[in-house]
Amino acid sequence: MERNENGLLGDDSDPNASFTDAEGSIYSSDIFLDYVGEVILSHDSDVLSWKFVESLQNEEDKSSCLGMKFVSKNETEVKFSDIYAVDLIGWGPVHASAGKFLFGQSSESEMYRFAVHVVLKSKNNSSHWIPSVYTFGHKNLEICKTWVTQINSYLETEAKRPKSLMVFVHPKSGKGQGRNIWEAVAPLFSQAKVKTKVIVTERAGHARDVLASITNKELSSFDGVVAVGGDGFFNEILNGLLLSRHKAPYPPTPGDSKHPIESECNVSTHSAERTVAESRNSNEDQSPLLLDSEHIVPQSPNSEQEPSYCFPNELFRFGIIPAGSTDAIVICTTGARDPVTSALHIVLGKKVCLDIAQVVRWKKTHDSKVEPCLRYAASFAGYGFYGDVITESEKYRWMGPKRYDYAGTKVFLQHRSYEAEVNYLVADSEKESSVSPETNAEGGGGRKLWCLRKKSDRVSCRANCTVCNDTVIGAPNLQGLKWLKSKGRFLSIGAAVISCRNEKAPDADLTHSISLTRTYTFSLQCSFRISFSCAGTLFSLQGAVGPPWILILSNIIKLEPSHSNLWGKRVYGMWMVSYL
Ligand SMILES: Nc1ncnc2c1ncn2[C@@H]1O[C@H](COP(=O)(O)OP(=O)(O)OP(=O)(O)O)[C@@H](O)[C@H]1O
Repeated sequence: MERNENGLLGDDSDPNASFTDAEGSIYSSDIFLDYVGEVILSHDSDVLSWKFVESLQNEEDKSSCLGMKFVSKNETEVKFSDIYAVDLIGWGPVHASAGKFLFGQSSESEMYRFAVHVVLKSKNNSSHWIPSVYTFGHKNLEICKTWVTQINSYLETEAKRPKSLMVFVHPKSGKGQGRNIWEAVAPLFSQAKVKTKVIVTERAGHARDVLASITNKELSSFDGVVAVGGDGFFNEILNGLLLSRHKAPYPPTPGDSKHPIESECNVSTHSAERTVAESRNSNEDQSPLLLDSEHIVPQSPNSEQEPSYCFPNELFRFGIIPAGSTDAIVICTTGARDPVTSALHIVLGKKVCLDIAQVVRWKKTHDSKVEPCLRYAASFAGYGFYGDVITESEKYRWMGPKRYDYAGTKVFLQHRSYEAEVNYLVADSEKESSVSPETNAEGGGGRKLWCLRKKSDRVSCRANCTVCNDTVIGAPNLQGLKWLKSKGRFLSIGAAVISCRNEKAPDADLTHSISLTRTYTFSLQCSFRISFSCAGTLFSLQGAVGPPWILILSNIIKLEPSHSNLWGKRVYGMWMVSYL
């Protein structure tokens, strides 16, 4: 079969024909697209495209020859990277577009069909993804099968897509919809032929315990772990995986901060395994979410039972499907608080680099044999007001997400403050505009929130922003940076690794920032907005009562100072000693 220059197909063509061009691309005539009409379907290595064919018998246009099929100038295509599944769906009706006929006589006709499942971006909000399906039909089953095989072979070359995932579902997350949310998105995974091992959690710490005890061999059979829940649940999963596997240098001890930053590079790496910490009896960790949990503390490399395991490996992914109360991590990474959007991101193998904060509660004294207690946080770590809000809000979990409003107001009215010393490294780009907190807070504008930047100077961090998309991996050059210090009484101290944007704080922009709210800095609005946005992520910090503890932002995948922020400074690292 041949086409002429205008793309016209001869009427004498074999109605069931398909042919291959010089590049191996298939073209099929007499393929029908449901609710559209006849199309010519073709593909190259990136896209599946079709052109509409309209029978001139039904057209007013007399300029073409009778019996010839006109190829419209409208062309539609879908990228293979946006196709998440293709299925043969057997014999059934295919419909003409409104007011048109198939084969010149009927508004629908029966034929074999195959469905191409694609992701479309919402017209109103491009972050919002919608699953959509194009149903194609042909009288010849073999042609349908050939197309399914051809499209599937392209999808298989998308190597970054997961094939097998471990899914943890928190049934009581947020408004208690965790299980329903998973059931709503699970068909997307089965359509995309992604195998899932689903575990519905029965208690706090369940997911963490499973991940801490699973062998590395078993873990390697999965391409990733998905949390169906809120930010706190995601952090629990992150900790379950990383605490026993991630080999990261310790942050500097409090004493090290007096020295130049080079000392940070000399710290030795460690490995870790799960043990009951010596400190358990001393009641150090009073995390309300993990009351019965065991501490997980670093151990010497020799204590590892299994061979050294490099984690995370290149392809392993953490996924999150929002079901929680705030879902700041999802909003920051996909731009939408939508379980379907998240599920589609996961099945298509989309990725975004995420920095992780390493939170270390240091040993009590330099001579102590007790190793530091580690936690990891993906979005925010807070102390003072934030910790109090999360502790208080746990008593009112039955209220659902509203508990944060109630607990936040209650804690705010208590107006507690904490004496602390915060040491931090200021990112290069901040140096020129940085003002010492000591100078600014205690000087002329005592009521001013220090570090507040002009709106015009701020670069917003939103989903797919250029800084987050930058895939440069590696630690920044910290040579020559000096620790700065701020000491005094604080209402709250927070450190953010992502912007923590959420529905209550849609303009929050806290990436790599610290925020110190002084007792005499009356910043009601800021305190509230920050704390509510990130409250679910603070479980690892509830034990900040007692011994000194240290918090450092450390890179697992990428550490990049980025984005201006409203409330604080951008920092490479920080540690804090509390005096309680
Ligand atoms: N089956 C369960 N029952 C009770 N608690 C659970 C269960 N499964 C997990 N958890 C704990 O609940 C905590 C909070 O979960 P999650 O973050 O999903 O909910 P949320 O607090 O409503 O949401 P957000 O964190 O977005 O505010 C987790 O840290 C986890 O330890």
